[in-house]
Amino acid sequence: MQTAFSQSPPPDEEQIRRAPKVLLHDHLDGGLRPATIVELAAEQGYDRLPETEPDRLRAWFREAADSGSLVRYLETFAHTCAVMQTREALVRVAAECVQDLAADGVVYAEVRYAPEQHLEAGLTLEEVVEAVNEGFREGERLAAAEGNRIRVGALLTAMRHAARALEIAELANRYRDLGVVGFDIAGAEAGFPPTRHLDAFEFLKRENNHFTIHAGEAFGLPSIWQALQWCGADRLGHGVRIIDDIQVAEDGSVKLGRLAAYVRDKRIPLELCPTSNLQTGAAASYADHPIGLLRRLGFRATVNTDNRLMSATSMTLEFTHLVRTFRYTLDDLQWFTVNAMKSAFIPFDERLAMINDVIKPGYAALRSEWLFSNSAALSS
Ligand SMILES: O=c1[nH]cnc2c1ncn2[C@@H]1O[C@H](CO)[C@@H](O)[C@H]1O
Ligand SMILES: [Zn+2]
Repeated sequence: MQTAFSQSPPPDEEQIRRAPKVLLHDHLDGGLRPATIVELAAEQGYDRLPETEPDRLRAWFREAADSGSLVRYLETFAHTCAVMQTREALVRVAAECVQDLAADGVVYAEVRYAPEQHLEAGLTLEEVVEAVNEGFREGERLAAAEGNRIRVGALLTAMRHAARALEIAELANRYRDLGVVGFDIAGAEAGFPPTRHLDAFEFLKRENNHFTIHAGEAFGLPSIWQALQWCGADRLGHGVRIIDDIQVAEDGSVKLGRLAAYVRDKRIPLELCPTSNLQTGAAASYADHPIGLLRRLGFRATVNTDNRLMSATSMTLEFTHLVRTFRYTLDDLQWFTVNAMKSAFIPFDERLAMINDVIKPGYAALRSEWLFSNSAALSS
């Protein structure tokens, strides 16, 4: 892309935190602050939390999610959803989410949640969406006041085991340009192919709306193929198992199958979530994670958190793991970030302005820092 002779050393965690980052795949109910869960549970009389001390609760989520199985990973969401049933709780959780992302250096995020999971105390679907939107706007204001500018759009998720996808798609369409930028389906993948919800996807296509589909995480190529060729997904949530359609020979030569070639040729964005994949068993280690190969082959790869609480992660940590594992430079991190911004569901002119006026200048400033450091003075 650029600077083949860049002297810029690999960025450290503190520089990565300051780098502008874009996040396309983050679940609202997977990113609560442990202390907030404890407080909300006490206020609401929810007495089934496995731990009531915030640090112990934080550790419980990470360990419970570390099971090697997506189904077991998803069981932990019962506790976060349980305390996200009132308007006040949703506003608070959404505002804190935005503040936490902004403090981590995220400048644009699409945060998803399933409105149908927040109806237990009597809220309507519309009230859920409006509460979360209010929280997102409040979070943007508070973050800006702290000097961290961020824009956040909501993605409405339908649960793939349920039967409300069309209703949620209609909801996403009604709140389009009112804080909601797209639609998604999530939940256990095996046994629940995306084609079960074809009516929802066809509706959104007729409305010229955008959607992503969790596919190729716990299940392989047939799920990705259906998401793209039957449902027409704009992006793939995870999509990491596209690796099953890529053969690397002993001499290093690479052969793409028809589906992998289609994904690369059509620039289909992959919302990769490395740490989450280690927990659910989709990859054995960061070094073994397909992101290394997918980046080298020029797929439209993006880096994401999935669930900051369950995966004990942040955008800074995801990037830090990748820098340590693959020796990525600021150029690589900028490449992932520009990929993500290009793949966002907001209008083209706004994406372009974010890339040219926020992301590139931010990385350029970081790249130049070495010039003013001691190591530059010593080596000259
Ligand atoms: O990685 C994932 N794969 C599939 N489903 C997920 C993942 N992370 C979270 N959810 C599911 O999405 C719901 C709405 O946010 C969560 O409640 C959880 O059940
Ligand atoms: Zn997810």
